[in-house]
Amino acid sequence: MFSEVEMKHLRRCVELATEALEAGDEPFGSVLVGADGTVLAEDRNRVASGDRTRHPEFELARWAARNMSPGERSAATVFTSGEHCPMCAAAHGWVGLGRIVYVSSSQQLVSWLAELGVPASPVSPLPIRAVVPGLLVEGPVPVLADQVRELHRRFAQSGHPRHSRS
Ligand SMILES: Nc1nc2[nH]cnc2c(=O)[nH]1
Repeated sequence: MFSEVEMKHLRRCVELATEALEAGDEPFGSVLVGADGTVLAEDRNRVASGDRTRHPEFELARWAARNMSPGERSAATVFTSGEHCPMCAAAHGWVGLGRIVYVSSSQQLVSWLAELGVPASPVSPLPIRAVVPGLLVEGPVPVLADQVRELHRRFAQSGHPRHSRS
């Protein structure tokens, strides 16, 4: 279903999510790829800074707004380890970015975190297309989803706070 190059971008997202986990941040990572296949930007979650909006998908949307024309944005793809949350889906939609490919869905995350006894997020886990109708969205990617699940298990057991409202 996905080409080897696309799988490479998705594996990079999992690598970035692993880096985030190892730095005490939530395990999420994302890559922005231009229409010609060039990797333009990448980031990982940085919420341990105390700013819980520091999701990689939000950072990439703002990078795209600063650095890409509207045409370049709509032809670009964002690969990501976890489906965008509603905040990041809205940012993606507002700046007019194109296709999204995610490894694991928000629904999967909700059920994994429930199994791990993690309190529910303060933000509703709406699917991307409930926020940005008509966007081309693909996922989950089952061959990588178990790795992402394992990162969330490790984060839950690391004792780092998640979903804190403070
Ligand atoms: N996709 C995604 N969902 C999140 N939920 C909490 N943090 C994040 C994040 O950085 N990315």
